Amino acid sequence: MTFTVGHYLAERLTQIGLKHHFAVAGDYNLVLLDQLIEHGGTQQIYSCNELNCSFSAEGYARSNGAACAIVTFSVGAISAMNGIGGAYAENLPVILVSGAPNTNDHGSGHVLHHTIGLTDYSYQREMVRHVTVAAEIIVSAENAPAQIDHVIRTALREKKPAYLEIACNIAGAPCVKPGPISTLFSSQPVDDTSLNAALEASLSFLEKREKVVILIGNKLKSAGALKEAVALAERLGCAVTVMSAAKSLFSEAHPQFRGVYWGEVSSEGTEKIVEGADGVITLGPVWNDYASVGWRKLVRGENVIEVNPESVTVDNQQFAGIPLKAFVSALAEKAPSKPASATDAYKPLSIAPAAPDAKLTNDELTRQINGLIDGNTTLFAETGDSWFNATRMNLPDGTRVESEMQWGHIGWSVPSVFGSAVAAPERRHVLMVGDGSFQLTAQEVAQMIRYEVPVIIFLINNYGYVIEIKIHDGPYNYIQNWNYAKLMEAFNGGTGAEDGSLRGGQALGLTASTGAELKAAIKEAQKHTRGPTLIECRLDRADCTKELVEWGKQVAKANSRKPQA
Ligand SMILES: C/C(NCc1cnc(C)nc1N)=C(/S)[C@H](O)COP(=O)(O)OP(=O)(O)O
Ligand SMILES: [Mg+2]
Repeated sequence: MTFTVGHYLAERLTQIGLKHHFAVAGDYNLVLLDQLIEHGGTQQIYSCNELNCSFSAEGYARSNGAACAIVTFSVGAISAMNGIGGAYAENLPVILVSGAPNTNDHGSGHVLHHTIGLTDYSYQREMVRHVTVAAEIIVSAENAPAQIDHVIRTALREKKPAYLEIACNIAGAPCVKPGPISTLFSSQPVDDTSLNAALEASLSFLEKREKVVILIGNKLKSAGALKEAVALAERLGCAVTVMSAAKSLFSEAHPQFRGVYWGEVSSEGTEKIVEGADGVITLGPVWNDYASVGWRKLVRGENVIEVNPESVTVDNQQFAGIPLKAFVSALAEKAPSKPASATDAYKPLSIAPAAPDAKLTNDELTRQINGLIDGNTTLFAETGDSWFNATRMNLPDGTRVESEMQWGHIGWSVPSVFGSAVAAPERRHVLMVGDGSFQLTAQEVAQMIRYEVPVIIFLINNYGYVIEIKIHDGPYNYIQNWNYAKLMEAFNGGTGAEDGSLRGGQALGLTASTGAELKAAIKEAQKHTRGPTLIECRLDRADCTKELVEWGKQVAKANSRKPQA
């Protein structure tokens, strides 16, 4: 077999630990797709469209560490850019690969199909540059290895997406084989002088503090420092809280865990713990308008040691060139060792079971899902009241929660949970998604059927965009209702095999309008393993968390700030 440019890419993807890649066929990428199939190192998984393809890759990266999506030029890649923007916002190394025009067309004055009708095809790379950390156009086999290595190396180092465009007549061109993978793993250098200065400043900060609290943000995960955060917490013996986007990054079974901090909509008691501390160490925080409840609840300033992916800020001084992981492990060694002194209590969620035949409520729904999840569950929470329901749950040790609180693209969760389940089939995947969000990417349930991925989908039907209704209501927040459970029959068409037989799994579609119906549906879902189960949970539109109502008010205020004079 001649080793080709496509084989080089396939070999590198396999070497960095991918077992799958996601793809949508198009005439600019068919030869490239053949090369990956021929190489065989990663299984080719197909998506219904390129938006879902990029989100499935994003979900794969959440569980596997990195991912790859392969699409066709322009009509495919521009759709995929939305999911790549999400991967950028959520710090996930996804490699977007686009098939591209034949090299003989460049500069030929040819107008090509799928393009915007101009003879300059470079617009795609210009667009994607804004949502990637590296972007290369491959038009020769000689340069391909260095370009592919540069794109993968940068994505892995920065934990951000990157882009490769491969001309359709180059994908199958003969190419050298890659060397050892070690050249692709370049870690961030540590500036020792800056690290020691930051440690000194932090130790003197801690000496002057009575009551220290740790607040964890979601960039702790992309910094790969979860264990180091536990070591620091146990050294300091202090209370540990998490931001909502970091839910599950610190075990809630740990004796020092003290809830989710989210301003007024924190876990009960947690707001007082964080705001009552005289010193807070924030690890990988993301302070956006939603996380700060409309720019009002930011934990920053003179009583804070803010530890970001490459810098530490303490006592009004910023120390650069320090990877978060290096700082946290060094501070865990040098900080004064105190026995666990976290006393203040926070009040974990407790919801009394509803009467079995009473109309299903959001509380009863949350209580039963909380009862379903265990240490082997990855729970996806879509943008919507699902954020608040997941945030208030009590997580068993080992449960993982995935949300997309920075990008917040509704519908992200359906393809993303599929991608995560492909990456980690040994974990139980559970999805909470609202009716509005589901309508954007519903067709990806068909891939869960095709690949027999047993996701349990709680389709929370509150008949509209309730988050938006709470922020600012209008006719635009009301949507056509679907018969969501019945929709599963439409997807159960079977996978046309070469011999004409219909293979693949089956989706189960169930509805629940009372607690008893929900309980029975969950039991059935747990037994159904040959594909997804969608349980349409019917709620009153007015039935949402009190946290959403409070938060929505504050976000609406922030959105309506008058222009500065
Ligand atoms: C329309 C929109 N956001 C605006 C929006 C619009 N388009 C995209 C791609 N992403 C977005 N976040 C949002 S959060 C809806 O309330 C979601 O509705 P649903 O899934 O039904 O959840 P809730 O009812 O719990 O709010
Ligand atoms: Mg809704």
